Amino acid sequence: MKLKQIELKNFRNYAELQLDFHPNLNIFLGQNAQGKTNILEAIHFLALTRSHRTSHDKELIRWSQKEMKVTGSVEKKHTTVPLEVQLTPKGRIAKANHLKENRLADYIGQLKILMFAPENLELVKGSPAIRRRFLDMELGQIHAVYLYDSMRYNRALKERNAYLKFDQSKIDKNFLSVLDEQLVEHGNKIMLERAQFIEKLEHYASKIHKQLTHGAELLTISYAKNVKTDFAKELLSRQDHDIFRHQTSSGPHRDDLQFFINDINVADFGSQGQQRTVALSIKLAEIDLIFDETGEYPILLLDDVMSELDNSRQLDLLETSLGKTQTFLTTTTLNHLKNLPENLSIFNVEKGEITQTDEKSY
Ligand SMILES: Nc1ncnc2c1ncn2[C@@H]1O[C@H](COP(=O)(O)OP(=O)(O)OP(=O)(O)O)[C@@H](O)[C@H]1O
Repeated sequence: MKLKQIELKNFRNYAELQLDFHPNLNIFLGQNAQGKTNILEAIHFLALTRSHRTSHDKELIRWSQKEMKVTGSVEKKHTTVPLEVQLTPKGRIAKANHLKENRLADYIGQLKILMFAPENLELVKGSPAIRRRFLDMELGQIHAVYLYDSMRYNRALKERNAYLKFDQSKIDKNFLSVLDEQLVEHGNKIMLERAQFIEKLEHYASKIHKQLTHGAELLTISYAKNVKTDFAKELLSRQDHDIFRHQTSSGPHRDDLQFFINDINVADFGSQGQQRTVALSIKLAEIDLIFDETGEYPILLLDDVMSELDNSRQLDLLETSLGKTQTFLTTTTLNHLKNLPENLSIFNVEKGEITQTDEKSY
């Protein structure tokens, strides 16, 4: 899968922009705060209808404007699919093949992406919410049905939590059990999907991690599932506790992931370098995992991560990705980027203006 071109209208600091991309490697080069990340964010938005760095959609609209639009053209094995996502005062509109998709789950997955940004280094050490978001984002792109289940689960959870906010004396336990049924139905599916995904992720990531560390480190990933036995029984047994605390205390919304190197918990005892290598192994593993699950390689977005990695890990990253996936990366300098291939496009970004350097003359 390749992103052939993109067009932005009133997205962040771009009033209007049209770019044609190289099928292999695209580099966005420029000083800080010029608009490099904004372009990767626009690609992320086109793929998932969401930003990777803010949940406030309004921030994406160019200041003093009311709406924005990102369109793009995705080349697949046998077809080219035009995509379009718009934010308007009435809400979000996503179109594939010029047809409006009313359900997000039908749209997401048309353009598959892998984003590796400085925030990803938090995957290992950050809060459990970051790891749950990671699971949801990645699984949602692979299996549309996962998105349905997680949306329905979240709706049921919100309803249950709203009911638990009532005064304890007004809570009807029979009604609570009805709400529990919906939670259990969708929650069990989510947990099953997550368990299968984590098992596959571990399979690929441990192989890559072994290569990156020249055989010295064995990476294992464990699913720290909040539900230990039977979800329905756990909800029932914790009913009084939940009524007292006014919130739902068990379920996949409390899940987590743990990473181990040679059986040692990386979040607690790993060095910063080890945590980075684990984050990198996981991202690289996903390239193959997504291909195995969907028959298509995702495109890779690398936001300012090259300077975070030493030369050998930069090389590992580019070697593993190039040739398989179309890659987009942002950087403030080419100095630390060693071993770049010859066929690539370089876009110079300055104050929201973009000029392209001839492929061979950088
Ligand atoms: N909604 C918006 N409307 C107009 N301009 C915006 C909007 N949001 C952000 N900007 C501008 O976009 C620029 C930041 O762009 P971006 O985050 O892409 O920087 P960058 O080039 O990736 O820099 P760095 O290397 O520091 O990450 C800033 O100048 C900011 O003022």
